[in-house]
Amino acid sequence: MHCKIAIDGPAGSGKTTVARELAKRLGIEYLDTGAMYRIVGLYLHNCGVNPDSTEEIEKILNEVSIEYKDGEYYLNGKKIGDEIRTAQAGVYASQYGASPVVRKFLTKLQKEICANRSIVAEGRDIGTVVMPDAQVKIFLVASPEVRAKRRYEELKMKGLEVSYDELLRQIIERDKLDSSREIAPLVKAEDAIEIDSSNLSVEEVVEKILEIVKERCKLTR
Ligand SMILES: Nc1ncnc2c1ncn2[C@@H]1O[C@H](COP(=O)(O)OP(=O)(O)OP(=O)(O)O)[C@@H](O)[C@H]1O
Ligand SMILES: Nc1ccn([C@@H]2O[C@H](COP(=O)(O)O)[C@@H](O)[C@H]2O)c(=O)n1
Repeated sequence: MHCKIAIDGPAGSGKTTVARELAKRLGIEYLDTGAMYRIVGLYLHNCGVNPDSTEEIEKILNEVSIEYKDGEYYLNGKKIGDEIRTAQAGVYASQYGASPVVRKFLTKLQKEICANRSIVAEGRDIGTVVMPDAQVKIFLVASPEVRAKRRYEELKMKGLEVSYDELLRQIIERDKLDSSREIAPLVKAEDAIEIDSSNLSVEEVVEKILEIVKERCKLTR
């Protein structure tokens, strides 16, 4: 039986870090759905598409192909790099991620990637929309201040000029956009287990989830 693990939560709560480590230790696939929204959000923004125009978005997405191969993403055959990892790309992802057309396009692709395999998928609507049948659903949270500080440290390490206050404002803005949108809002799935990582190390979060996985997926690793 395949083991399906869904990790949802707000920006900067540690989903990507934890999901990657879990997938590595369990020897299963990993999917960062946020990267897909960042790719589409940045592309639509660069095409000058109005986030509220279904028609304009549909027209562009009809000509777009997104592939996911060996942990890498390709847009129209071109490999995606760190250009999607900026704070601004996260804002575009949120803006266009509220479009029903964008969500339909990406959810279909995400379901195809997650089908017929054990996988750890992370995002905002994995446990509610993409993999509602996941055996393990984690809702990973942390205080906005802790998340902003983590993001600040991360971007500084990458040599980017960033302001903590601006990052905190963007995180609060993204939280609001993600949890208040009509379609597939960021909400804790009824059967999800909430973990607050504000005062936990990455290792402590991973260990907590591994215990749940071993119980529910009967995996030995
Ligand atoms: N428990 C933790 N303790 C300390 N730092 C952490 C913890 N979890 C994650 N981090 C760090 O916080 C930063 C953000 O983590 P990560 O990118 O995994 O969050 P995320 O939830 O995937 O964010 P987003 O939704 O914006 O992609 C990274 O630099 C990561 O190393
Ligand atoms: N399943 C998802 C994943 C992401 N989003 C939107 O993309 C933004 C960026 O996601 P990160 O995890 O890379 O920060 C996020 O703020 C959401 O607006 C989504 O809607 N659904």
